[in-house]
Amino acid sequence: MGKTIAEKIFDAHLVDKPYEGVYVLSLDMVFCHEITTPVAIMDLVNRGLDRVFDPTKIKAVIDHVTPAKDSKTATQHKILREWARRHNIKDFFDVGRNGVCHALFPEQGFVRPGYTIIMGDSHTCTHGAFGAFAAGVGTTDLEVGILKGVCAFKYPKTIKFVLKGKLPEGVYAKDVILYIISQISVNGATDHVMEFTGPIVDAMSMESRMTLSNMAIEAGGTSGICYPDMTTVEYLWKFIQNDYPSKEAALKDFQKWVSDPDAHYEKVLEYDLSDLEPMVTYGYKPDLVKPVREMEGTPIDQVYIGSCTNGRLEDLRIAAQILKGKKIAPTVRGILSPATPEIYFQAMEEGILKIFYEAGFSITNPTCGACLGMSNGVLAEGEVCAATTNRNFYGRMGKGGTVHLMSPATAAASAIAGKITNSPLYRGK
Ligand SMILES: CC(C)[C@H](C(=O)O)[C@@H](O)C(=O)O
Ligand code: SF4
Repeated sequence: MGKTIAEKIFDAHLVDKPYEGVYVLSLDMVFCHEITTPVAIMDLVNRGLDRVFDPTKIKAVIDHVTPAKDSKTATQHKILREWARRHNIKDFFDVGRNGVCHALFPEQGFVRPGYTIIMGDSHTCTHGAFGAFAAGVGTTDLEVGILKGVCAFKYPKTIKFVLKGKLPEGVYAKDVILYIISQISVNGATDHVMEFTGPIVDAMSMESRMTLSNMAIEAGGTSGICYPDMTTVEYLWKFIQNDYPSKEAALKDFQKWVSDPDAHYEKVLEYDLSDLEPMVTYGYKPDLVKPVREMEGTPIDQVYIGSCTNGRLEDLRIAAQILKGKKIAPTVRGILSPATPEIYFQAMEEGILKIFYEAGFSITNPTCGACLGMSNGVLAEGEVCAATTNRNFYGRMGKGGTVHLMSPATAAASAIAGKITNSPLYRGK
């Protein structure tokens, strides 16, 4: 019988099978940020185990609250910074060079097809967009990963999502993943790998695939995996051009990491998305999703464009197309957090930041910030935010605040209208 991509990655990284169904895998990358890694570092230090398995396979960034907003966050930064220095972790992205981990690390070329990656962050599933097995882990697994470069996983069960048809204009990866989560629920993929395939995924950019994979965890998925193809090769080419004689050769190699046609799946779910509409969440769980059309007119106080879900250049370009020459409603605060410095500078070069600024947006440095209600745009009690992020839990962006998740196009259009509305780029059925 054939194998799924996740099974192939597991087989290729197997170090030990201590119990039935449990695989200890070697890790290609351990990613770190300043919220969860300092806890692991301090524990390792206290246990006399202050070592790292391989400093070239550890990448670290300060991204959640940056620059530090108080003594507590400054201390978290300090612990991570000093650890990176003492272990010679060269790829440490400090204040001024930092961006949101799940946007920054792929942009730096640290994610490759067939890789195993862990991080103490639930949206690590994002990196599956490259055909990698990437999973968020807790402190203990992170410590073992840092020390020994291995991690134990259950053998992966996979649900295959076949996305057929062609997305209508003005409908994006974010609408697709919100729709999928609404269909399968927040537990629909618990303990499963979500494999995204079909013509809709084939047609997506790497940025859109990252948006898709990013929200796998919101359906309980361990990882959200897309097959590597020429789009993956093109994205990575500047990092791999010395390793392969041609793009075709790279593609041939990457396609080791594609599922076999006769692989076993727990479930295969097919969706024809040719008529999909822009989607938005209501309530406080990411599976509570409706077409924007049914939520038109919902009042908002703030619009947030950013995060590891939708803070990439593609997202900023789409929003800028809608905001160009317009002003956001006077009752709304607009906040843009480009996800990385590279995105920030490219957006500046292209005149995108000027468009946002002239429309009335406040532009922050690259950071998670408002996404998890820690800085740079926290909501007040009772306020409502239209956001391109991935979580709409009650109080997520500030105590007593409500979040509606949507695409950057819907967020930009809603900023202008001062209430939830469909974007002019979507022309209906
Ligand atoms: C801070 C971190 C542990 C957390 C996560 O794991 O997801 C954060 O990134 C989030 O999105 O809430
Ligand atoms: S942008 Fe938001 S969801 Fe993504 S890692 Fe940061 S806090 Fe978590």
